[in-house]
Amino acid sequence: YIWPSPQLDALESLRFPAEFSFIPSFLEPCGTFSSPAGDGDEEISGRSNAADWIRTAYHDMATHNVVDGTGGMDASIRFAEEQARPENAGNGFSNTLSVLTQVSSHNVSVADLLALGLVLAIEKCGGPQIAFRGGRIDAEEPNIPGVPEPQQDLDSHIASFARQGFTKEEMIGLVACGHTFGGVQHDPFPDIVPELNDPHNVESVAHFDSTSTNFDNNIATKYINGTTLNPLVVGTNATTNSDQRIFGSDGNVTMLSFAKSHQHFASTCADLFARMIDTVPSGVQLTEVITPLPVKPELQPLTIDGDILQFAGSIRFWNLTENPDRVVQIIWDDHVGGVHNLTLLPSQERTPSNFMTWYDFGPTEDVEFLSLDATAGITNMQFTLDDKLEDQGGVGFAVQDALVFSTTSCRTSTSPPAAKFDVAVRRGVNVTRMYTEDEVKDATGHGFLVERYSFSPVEPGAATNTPYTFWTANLTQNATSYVTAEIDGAKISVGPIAAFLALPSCPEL
Ligand code: HEM
Repeated sequence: YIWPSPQLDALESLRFPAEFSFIPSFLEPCGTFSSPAGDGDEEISGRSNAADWIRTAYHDMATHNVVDGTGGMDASIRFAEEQARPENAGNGFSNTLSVLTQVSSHNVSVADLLALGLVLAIEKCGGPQIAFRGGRIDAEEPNIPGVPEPQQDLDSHIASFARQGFTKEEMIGLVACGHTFGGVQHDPFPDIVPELNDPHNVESVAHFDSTSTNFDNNIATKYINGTTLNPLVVGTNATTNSDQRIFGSDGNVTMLSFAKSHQHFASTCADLFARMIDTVPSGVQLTEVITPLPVKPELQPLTIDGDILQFAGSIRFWNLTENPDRVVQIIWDDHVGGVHNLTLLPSQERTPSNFMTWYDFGPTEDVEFLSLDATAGITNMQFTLDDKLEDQGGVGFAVQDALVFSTTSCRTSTSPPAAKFDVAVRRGVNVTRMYTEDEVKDATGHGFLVERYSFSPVEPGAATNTPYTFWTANLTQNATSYVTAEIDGAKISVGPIAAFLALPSCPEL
């Protein structure tokens, strides 16, 4: 995709997280279990976030009906009514949601995060790469029930997966791919698993295989060679041995192929998981597969200070081979035909990691931003790495300077928080309305924007030759907000607004 795109940029950053990012920190190491209830020691619970996240994605998807297009990955599992159903026994769903909804926003749905949770759990824990798209839409109400349960017979499982859009062979695959993680807990399934009285497994989880926090084909090899301890295969209660009935339903052909080749198992799972998370209600349009941008600007909002536009940020490069002599340059165009360039410096703040390297703006280490002439402004950027041009296939990296923050914004009160917030509009740009939009979440973690404060134009006074005119608003609530302006029917948003406390206090009148 072409940068900038608020939604795709947000998805890309979550999909290809830097080291120590929020989501991966819950998978490091893969046996990590973070119980929000704080019940018991994480190390010895017998459970893992990875397993909870994978199961949650499946249970969200499993309500899909291919015939009428209802249900699927739409985060309807976040409703208490769905979690209370017998088909959704256990607290794995609320655990998963309490972590992943922390990074939901108006750009990234909870449903996208449930899909991404599965993708990152599989990839970070020994599994194959999975194609990830965004654009799922959070359901507004629970779906009708439809998740398979272990006591149901084989025919109803085949029918259930057919309703979800999967053949019998694909059902075998999907169950085996999912059940390479985790196991069955005593608490929600006392008839399948007894109390284990194991101080190293205090939640009494009978694991599907001996490597329950890692992706591998043990689920198949142990099943085929008859040494499996999978409680849904060799459980004492035959009625709930659903994996046994499912795995054997094609005469073990599929499971044998998985046991023979880890590679075949991994690539089959990658395909099936991708199809599973792309199973969405009809009408939902998913994005393209998110791939890492080779060059990704991470810009601060442009800020005007008198005649100067402060331009700051970093450029993230993907998969650069190490080369201390490399020269990275930014080239930018302005509104009056000027072309400028500057050498960027390797970031002082971020060490290269996970294929990522950052270069920062700023002519010297103690200058944090580039000073642009406000009249000339900026329209477009390109970058060069030694002799290689990076210009997104010729379109460049567009920068909007129609709407910019202002250094005249200031804090009028710390407690309660209040600020005079100024936004400058480039002369010639016809703004019809300007307001803030707060990033908020409902009680289920679904994120959206709410319009809050209106801006009004500041009387221009005598200065009609200045490149920008000003709009101002009095904000009285600290929140993550964007400034949005309607310009000739289109909308431009800038932000987010820095916390009030970071603004300088207003000069006494
Ligand atoms: C007929 C189909 C299925 C049945 C009857 C079934 C049944 C179960 C049961 C009873 C548990 C124990 C849950 C707990 O104690 O918390 C479980 C766990 C799990 N299932 Fe399934 N499952 C099925 C299909 C799938 C599929 C298709 C996936 C993923 C693609 C999946 C992924 C998981 C995972 C990862 C766990 C471990 C959860 C944890 O340890 O926290 N299951 N399954």
